[in-house]
Amino acid sequence: MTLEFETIAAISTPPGEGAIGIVRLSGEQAIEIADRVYKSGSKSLAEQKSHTIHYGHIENPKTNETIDEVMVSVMREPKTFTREDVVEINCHGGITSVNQVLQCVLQNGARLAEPGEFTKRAFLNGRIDLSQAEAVMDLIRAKTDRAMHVALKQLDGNLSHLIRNLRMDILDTLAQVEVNIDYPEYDDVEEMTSKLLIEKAKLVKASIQQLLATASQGKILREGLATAIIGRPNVGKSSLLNYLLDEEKAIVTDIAGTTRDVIEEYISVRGVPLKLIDTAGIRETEDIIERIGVERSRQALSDADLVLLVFNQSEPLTIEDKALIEATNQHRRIVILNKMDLPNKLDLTELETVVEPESIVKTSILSKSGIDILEKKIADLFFTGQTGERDATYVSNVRHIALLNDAEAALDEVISGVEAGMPVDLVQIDMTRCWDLLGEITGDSVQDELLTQLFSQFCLGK
Ligand SMILES: Nc1nc2c(c(=O)[nH]1)N(C=O)[C@@H](CNc1ccc(C(=O)N[C@@H](CCC(=O)O)C(=O)O)cc1)CN2
Ligand SMILES: Nc1nc2c(ncn2[C@@H]2O[C@H](COP(=O)(O)OP(=O)(O)OP(=O)(O)O)[C@@H](O)[C@H]2O)c(=O)[nH]1
Ligand SMILES: [K+]
Ligand SMILES: [Mg+2]
Repeated sequence: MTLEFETIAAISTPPGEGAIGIVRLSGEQAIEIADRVYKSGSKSLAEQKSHTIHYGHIENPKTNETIDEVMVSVMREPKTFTREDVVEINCHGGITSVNQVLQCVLQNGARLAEPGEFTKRAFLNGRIDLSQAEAVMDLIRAKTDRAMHVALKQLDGNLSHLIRNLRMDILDTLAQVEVNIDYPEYDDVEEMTSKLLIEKAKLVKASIQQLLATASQGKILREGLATAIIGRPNVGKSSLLNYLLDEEKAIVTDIAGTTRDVIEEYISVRGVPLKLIDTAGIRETEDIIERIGVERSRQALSDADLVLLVFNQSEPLTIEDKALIEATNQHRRIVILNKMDLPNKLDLTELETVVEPESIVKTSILSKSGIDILEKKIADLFFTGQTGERDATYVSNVRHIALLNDAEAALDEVISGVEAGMPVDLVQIDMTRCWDLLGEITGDSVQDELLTQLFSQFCLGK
């Protein structure tokens, strides 16, 4: 059984030139509305079987003008993306045809969908829960294979499943508490019940902590480890970016001050998603443009999760190099001694007194050496302290992380309440709050405003 909604329509493919563009309709009248504008030599869409696709034309019924030659899919509820009747009109790509077809269905009874409204219906009609709906958005925005994999797992429902189990556990306990209170069999029922609550609170807390421990990894999987390539001019920063990217993205010349602006690229290094940031060589300069570039480099440095600090080992360490060591002391960093193909002039022993010796990697981008060791160092940094299991459940969504933190705090209240000898019915309130907070992750307990806000972050047509 689906809820009653108006029929909505939107363009579900990205704007711009492409072979095909899709106008999607969903709702009770989707097929009827599509039939008003669809013309073919044979049957109407209403007469076609579900989950079939048909050739024909879209015509404006008022002017009888043909708008496009199309293929139209008919999918009847409930086995559809929204669990409502869905029609997809496959038009010629480009902006004009798709737009005109959309206008035509809007003039014939459909309403323009809001951003995320198709996915919202899938949620409201019970096909997916909230964390799965959020995964749909993550999937669209995923910038790396791993981020996509995490989103797909969440779409599969593995986070939902975990949260549901925790909620069921809590509910069981709450029910037992009720029974104990209503039908005390023993004299020490208050004590027993308190014990039950504190034990369950500790168990659930451990599970929540385990999930939260994946959060920083999850954020990185989602957004990429912000990795700034820092160094004074001409040490080979842009050469390194290009090499890792396997593309001549940044301009490389032997002129100091070549890179003026920050360049960001997403890459995967041994499965670790990086947002790699090439920056302008940092130095004092009179050139206005270069100075702005240097400012941006400093900003990129302060935002970085990881710094690749590059030196030219064919020159002695300069004052500027030392200043950069100082500036990156608080960062997670890898120190790269580049240009190993040239004679060594940099005093390694001196360097090792000011940076962690194990963070040093020797490379020559010119002769393509040492970069595998650099890649391994990056991967090791990321995977330390965790299994790196591809199928682990990660929490990466800030909303989920905040709710898990609140749920953990509620459990702490349960634990300290019991320990302080508070009456069971008061402790029970905190346990119930934890249950509610977890339910907000899956959308089992969630307010309308939040839904509107969440789904409005989606793209149009999704
Ligand atoms: N043409 C087209 N391609 C698309 C989508 C779409 O909406 N249209 N999708 C949009 O994101 C994605 C596919 N996601 C989908 C997810 C669920 C169902 C669906 O019909 N689910 C039903 C029935 C499943 C079944 O037949 O077993 C269900 O779960 O009940 C369809 C698409 C990507 N490709
Ligand atoms: N010999 C040698 N030259 C290199 C190596 N890596 C880069 N270079 C050269 O060093 C020069 C500067 O390289 P870039 O990549 O532009 O240096 P950068 O650090 O981005 O410089 P700015 O953008 O000006 O700050 C170029 O001529 C590169 O070809 C290397 O490993 N060995
Ligand atoms: K340069
Ligand atoms: Mg450069």
